[in-house]
This record gives sequence, structure tokens and C-alpha cells, in this order.
Amino acid sequence: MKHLAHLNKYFIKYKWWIIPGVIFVIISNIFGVIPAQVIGHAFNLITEEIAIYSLFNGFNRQELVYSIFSKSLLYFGLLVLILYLLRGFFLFLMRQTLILMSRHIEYDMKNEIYAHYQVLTLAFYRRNNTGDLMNRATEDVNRVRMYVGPAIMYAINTTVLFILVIYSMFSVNTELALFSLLPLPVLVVTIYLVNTLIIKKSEKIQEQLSNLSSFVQERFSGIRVIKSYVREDHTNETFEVESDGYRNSMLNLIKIQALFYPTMLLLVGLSTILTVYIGGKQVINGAITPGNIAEFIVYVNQLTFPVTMLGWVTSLIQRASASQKRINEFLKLEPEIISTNTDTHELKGKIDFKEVSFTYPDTGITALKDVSFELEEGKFMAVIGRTGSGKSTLANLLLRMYDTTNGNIFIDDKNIKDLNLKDYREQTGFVPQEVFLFSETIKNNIAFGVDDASDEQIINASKSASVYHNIEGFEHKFETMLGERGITLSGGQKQRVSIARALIKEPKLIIFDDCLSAVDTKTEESILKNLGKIMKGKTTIIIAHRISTIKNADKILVMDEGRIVEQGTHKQLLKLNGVYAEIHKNQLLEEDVLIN
Ligand SMILES: Nc1ncnc2c1ncn2[C@@H]1O[C@H](COP(=O)(O)OP(=O)(O)OP(=O)(O)O)[C@@H](O)[C@H]1O
Repeated sequence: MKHLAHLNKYFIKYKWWIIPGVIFVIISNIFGVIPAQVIGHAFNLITEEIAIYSLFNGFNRQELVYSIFSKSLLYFGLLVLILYLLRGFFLFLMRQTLILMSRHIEYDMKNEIYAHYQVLTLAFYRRNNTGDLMNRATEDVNRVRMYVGPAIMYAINTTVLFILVIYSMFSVNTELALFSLLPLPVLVVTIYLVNTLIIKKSEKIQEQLSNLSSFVQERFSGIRVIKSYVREDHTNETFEVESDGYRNSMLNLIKIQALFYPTMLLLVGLSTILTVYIGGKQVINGAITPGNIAEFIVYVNQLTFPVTMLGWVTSLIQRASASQKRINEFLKLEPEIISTNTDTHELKGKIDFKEVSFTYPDTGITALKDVSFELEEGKFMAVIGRTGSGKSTLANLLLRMYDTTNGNIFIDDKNIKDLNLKDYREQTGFVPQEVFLFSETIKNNIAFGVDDASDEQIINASKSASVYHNIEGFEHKFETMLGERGITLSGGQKQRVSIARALIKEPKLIIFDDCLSAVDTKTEESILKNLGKIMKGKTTIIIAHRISTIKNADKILVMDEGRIVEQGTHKQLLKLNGVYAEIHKNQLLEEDVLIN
């Protein structure tokens, strides 16, 4: 329960929804209890009037007695109807306040969680899978909403009704009240147990269903692989096994659910029988009137629903508490990378790595070891090296996605940790190795990093990235939708759209992480030529595998196993006759083989 204390701030915020809500609950219940008393009186009236009516047997007056009798009964009927209508009206107001409040809290919570997700670092996203992140923002929030809305509403409702009904019952007759209420605790416990079982089974089913959907989703995405490996039948079989498990669990749940209502009705029936039996005895003894029995039967029936709710509410609170615990775990996480500086700084692009080492926190892999280099502002630097040698890690550190484990990075002679990170990243362009495009129009994908980008800017960026002609070739040009709802771009086209997205920002520092691998050498040349023009006087870092991409760089870093093994210009490195010269030789040989 202590986890739910996090929600108190919302209750305070929405106190003007809760207070009227509680008042409506009380009023609606008063209008629920009075009809029982009216029915009791009506019942007594019937018995008395029948006796009077029989007394006048054979007299003319009997007709008059009958008309008075029926009129008064009609008035009673109308009164009960009006009372129930009023009850209904206040129930409506109760839901309008308390349930609506829960929707507002749900909205606030989702915003709070989403905003917190945004400040958490890349390492957090590596540690947690997307499904889990989504679950906390949707499933868990939904469970908590069930607590702040229905659970609280029914809890207040049940308490108020209980007080009113029990007071009315005991004020009529203590013994009858005790016997009528006797089966109710059994009902509460039974419903709680059955409900907990139902919830447990439902959760398992939910999990099976989500496994099933993930399975189907993945297989649909990988349909090309399935078809080319002729694994359709095998996939079908796996699906059937999963599906069978889901069906069996569902059948099991339905069996339990089928027992739920009969058990409830049985216990309520038992209560009614006890009321009639004990009440009958009391009537014979003259302690109560027959009308009181009718009144009690209405009470017992009125209590049934809230009592059922009591068991339900208890399990709702338990689930909400578990969910809130999970949500709190995330909300309490502090981002590892904090930037408190709010000063803006015009980025010049001087970079200085001083004995930088970096170990990935979750895997313990040391990706950079004692890396030191300097790059003057406005220069073009390239990084080359075998796969896994730490090139992308270097880019990650340069964008401060992670902080160094040892050593320091200086940008314009300022420690990167002291920079205003938002301001720094805004002036930096980054093209990642794995292209990610949103399921949006090409135009929106290119304009992603800029507010209110003009058409001209978008066109120029696409021209610089040598993707303009491809886009113009599509039927809807820049309005072409990408992703699931639209077309699929080729690998090279994706890379170039991603480059255009970085170029439109007109960054002071640009980092290309192996993002020219899927474009042919001619296109690459034209991109590099454009880049040379755009980035003139601005710092450019290109991570690449092809010497042709980087031979004009002012400085080339050659990396191996997390270390810089060589650095210099193309000519200097060739002279060294080391790793770089070896890569160069091999690539020349490859080209020869291809040409011949
Ligand atoms: N997010 C991560 N968490 C843990 N380890 C990582 C992570 N990213 C990379 N590594 C590890 O760090 C090492 C360096 O990887 P990095 O991606 O920097 O290499 P790279 O030189 O860019 O390789 P490639 O040319 O194949 O892209 C590798 O051993 C890799 O397994």
C-alpha cells in the first residue's frame, strides 16, 4: 500500500472532484435506503388494508375502501420510483466526478512517466526492453487508474451504504439484522478468493496473448526469411502450440468465471431465506411487522453488489499497489548524465580526447582504452578500424550519450561534462550507423531536427545528401509516407535521408557513423563533395570502412581493439606501412579483382 502514497499528490490536486464525489455517494445511498423503508410501509399497508377490506365484506363501503387502498398503493409506488430516479441521478453525478477524476489522473501519470522516460539516458534503454517500458506506461497505469477511480468509488460507496443499511437494520431488530448479515462475510471472502484466482489466470492469459502477438508480429516482419527458408509449416506448428496453450488457459478461466455468479447468488439466496425464516418467527412473536421482512429483503439485495465489490476492490488495490511499485522504480531513477549548465555557447568544433577509456556499464566490455587525440576546429577527421574496434563508441562519447569511465573529453577547451548538453547537441549533427526513420512522410523525416523547416531547406538538404532525385521519382515526392503505412526505401536511400536530416540542421560539428556503407562510390563521392562545401570551416568526423571515403581527411585515426594504433594523414599513414597501409593494400587488391 505504501507505494500508492505516490498518488496522494494527485488526490490533493483533484480534491474538488473527490469532495463533491463523496457527497454524491452519500446522497445517492440515502436515496437507496429510504425506498426499502417505503416498501416496508407499503407492505404493512397491504396486510392492514386486506384485513379492513374483508371486514367490509357485503357492504357498499367495500368499493370505497378498495379505491382508497389502491390510490395509496399507487402513491407509494410513485414515491419509490421518484426515490430511485433521484438515486440514479446522484449515481450519475458520482461517476461523473470520481471516474472522470481517475481519467485525469491517468492522463497526468502517463505524461509524468513519458516526460521521465525522455530524460533517462541511453544506458537505461539498453537495460530495459521496449515491451517493459510500454507496459509501465500503459498496463500499469491502467491498473493504478482502476484504483484511483472504480476502487475508491466503490470503497466509499460500500462504506456509506453499509453504515446506512446496518444502522437501519439494527434499529428495526437486532436478531434479524445479525442473521441476515451472517452469510455476507462468507460472500466477501469467497469473492475475494475467486477474484484473485481470476486475476491470476487472466494475467497469465494476457502474457500468453502478448507472446502470441509478438510471435506473429515478428514472423510477419521476417516473412521474407520464412519464405526463402521454406519454414511456413514449421512456423504454423509453433503458432498452433502457442495458440493451444492460450485456448486451454482461456477455457480454464471461463470455468472459474462460470462458478462466480452462481456462488454469489447462492449466498444472497441464503441470506434471503434466513431473513424470511427468522423474520417470520419474529413476526409471530409480534416483535416486527411483515413489512419489516420486505424491508430487510430489499436491504440484503442492496448489499449484495457492494459486498461483491468489496472483494473486487481488495484485489484491485493489491494489483494497483504492485503496478505503482513498478512505476515508482522507474520514476525514482535518476538520469546518469546530468547537465545543469544553461549557458549557450557558439560551438567552434575543437575536440580534445585525453586518455579516454570507456567500459559499457551493462556488459562490462571495455570499448575504448586510453584514447587521446586532438582535432582543430573546422577540420575533417576520419576513423577507420576493424569491426568492434570502438569507432561507434567514440561517436557515442562525443555526443555524451555516455560519460567516460576514465579520462576527459574537451570541446572547445571545455570539459564536455560542463557544457549545456541540449545546446551542444542542437549544434551537432549525427548520422547513426543503424538508420532509423519514422513512419512519417519523407519531408517530416528530413525536417525532424528543425522547428518550422521551410520547403527550400528540405530540398537543399536532400540535394546535398544526393537523395533529391530519388524522392522526386516517387509519386508523392516529399509527401511519400515511409514505414509500415508507406513505401520501403532501399538501404542507400535510407542512409541518404538520414544524412539529409543531419545536414538540414546546419551543424557546427557533424559525425557520420559508417553511414555511407550502402551507397555506391559515385554517390559517395558526390555526397562528400557537397559535404566539403557545406562543412567548410566546420568540424566533420566520418567513421568509415573504405579508404576512398576518407583519404582526403585532415586526420585519420586507425583503431584496433579500443586503442588508436595509428594517426595521421593518408600519406603519412601509408608511409608508416602499418595497419592502415595493410587495409589500403587489401582494398586495392579487392578493387583489382572486381575490375578484372
Ligand atoms: N551498447 C553497448 N553495450 C555494451 N557493449 C557494447 C555496446 N555497444 C558496443 N558494445 C561493445 O563495444 C565494443 C566496441 O563496439 P563499437 O560499436 O564501438 O565498434 P565499432 O568499431 O563501431 O564496430 P563496427 O565497425 O562493427 O560498427 C564491441 O565489443 C561491442 O560489442
